[in-house]
Amino acid sequence: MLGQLIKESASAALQYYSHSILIAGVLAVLWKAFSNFQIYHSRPRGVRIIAEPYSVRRWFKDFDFILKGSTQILNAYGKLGAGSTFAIPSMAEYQVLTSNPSDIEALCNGPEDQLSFHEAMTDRLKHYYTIYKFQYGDPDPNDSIPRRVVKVLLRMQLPTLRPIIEEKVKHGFEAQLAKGKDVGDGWTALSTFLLSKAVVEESNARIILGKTIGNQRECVDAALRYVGDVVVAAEIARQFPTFLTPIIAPTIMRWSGAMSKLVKFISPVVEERKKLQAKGLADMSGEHRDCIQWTLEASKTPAQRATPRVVAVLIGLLLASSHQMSMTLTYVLYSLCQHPEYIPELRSEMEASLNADPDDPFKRLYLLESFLMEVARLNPPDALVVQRKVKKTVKLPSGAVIPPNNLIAVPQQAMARNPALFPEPDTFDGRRFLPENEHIRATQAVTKLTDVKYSYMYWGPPRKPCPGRWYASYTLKAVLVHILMNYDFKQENEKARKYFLWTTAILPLPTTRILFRKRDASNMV
Ligand code: HEM
Repeated sequence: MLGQLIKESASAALQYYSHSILIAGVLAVLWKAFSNFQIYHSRPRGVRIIAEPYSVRRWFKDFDFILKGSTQILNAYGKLGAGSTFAIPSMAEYQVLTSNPSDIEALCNGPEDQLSFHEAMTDRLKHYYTIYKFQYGDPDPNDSIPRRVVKVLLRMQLPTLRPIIEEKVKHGFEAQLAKGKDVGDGWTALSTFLLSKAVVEESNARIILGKTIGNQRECVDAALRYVGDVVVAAEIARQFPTFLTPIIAPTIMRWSGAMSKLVKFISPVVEERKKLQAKGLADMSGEHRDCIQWTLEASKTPAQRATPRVVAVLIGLLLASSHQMSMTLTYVLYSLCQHPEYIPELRSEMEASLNADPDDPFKRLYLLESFLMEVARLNPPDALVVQRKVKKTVKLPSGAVIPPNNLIAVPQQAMARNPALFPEPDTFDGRRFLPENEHIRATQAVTKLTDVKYSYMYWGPPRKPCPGRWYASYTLKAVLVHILMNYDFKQENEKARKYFLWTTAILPLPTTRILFRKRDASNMV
């Protein structure tokens, strides 16, 4: 009876909507044909093209790029070799990928009006809809405000903020552990990625939003949910024609309402701080050591200080900090599980560093620094870095001519497999970046996770790299010191898949779990 009713309703709906479905199908085919023509018309010249985008068969192969983009890039790089520049058709443009040193330098140092970081990010993040109407350009054309807040003001305060970061990390970790599944013999199972996200957000929300709201459970949960919403909204919107973005992205963002909640939490605090500043209490950094305060201090013009703009900058910082940090932490935890032989030495190093300088306990963590760099080398959050949208035709030193609307980037995941840069590149070597002798470590600048160079582009272009790398490195160390000194851990299932591919992103699977067990009390800090 019920089955019959469902069948009849379905067939009635199909009849009723058949015209609309037909029209939508025809429009989709026309749009695809038009966009393929555009891609073909703007194809790069003087560069090896890996596959043509305009055959009908290729239309379906677009799904290959969505599901295996980074594998396609690794294969092409493997075939053409290090130092090559090649193009690969993606959904809406050619991606020109270069490991040629001169091309990389030209890409990293190209002007914004020719090789646009802003446009590439707009395509990727749809941030007008996902970061509370944030727009690049006016009133802060060079992104000086977030850069100053994170690179100068936050970095300067890191030693003072350390007790807060450590407290937040500890609290975040213990709260997650309490929610984990008891699997017997003292072990608790937790999703590695969800744990990493929660612990990182606990610290980020407090440091960015301050103690009034950054300590409120509802606000931290909204920040956590918001970051996930952006990833989903932007990735789904990217698969459709751009004219549908204003419908798709806001609909997904409204689903959980996390962004609106954040706006409601942050706006009154920004207003309040502005009032205090207007009363002449200019330097409140002692009382309000957080990114809300520093964003107001770095914002000078009325347009920069407008509350919605300040809120958008802060929400953007929550996004920029949380997504990549939690991915990195996940991959570090997996690497420790796969290479437990490093753990005893890492623990001894942590104890020694803590005892040698309790005020700067992360200073002498040389092995950890090298271990983190090796994890980052082999596990970048995206196959590509320094993604730039071409605005005016560009001729690269290798001779490649790239017309507007294409994307140029560095295939960092593939380049990390270059044996000339990294001997035995496929082998995990936690000591790869470790300076050999104690004297060199004590007297000379050592290789650090936060260093930037053309051969190691985890943080982006050397001239304008990620400004948050000191905070990211500091907080990751705080998390790892807490976990390593207080817990034993191992993967629940060593064969479980750890990540999945989505276009060029390499995303941890939230279903893969780690087991934790408290260490012997005499070994804990
Ligand atoms: C492991 C964690 C992180 C990774 C791997 C990472 C990576 C990057 C990369 C590659 C870029 C440069 C993009 C380009 O020029 O193509 C970038 C930019 C940026 N990052 Fe990070 N980041 C991380 C953490 C953070 C944190 C914690 C913050 C803030 C506290 C932050 C704030 C920013 C900002 C504001 C920019 C844009 C800079 C500009 O406009 O020039 N990042 N990040």
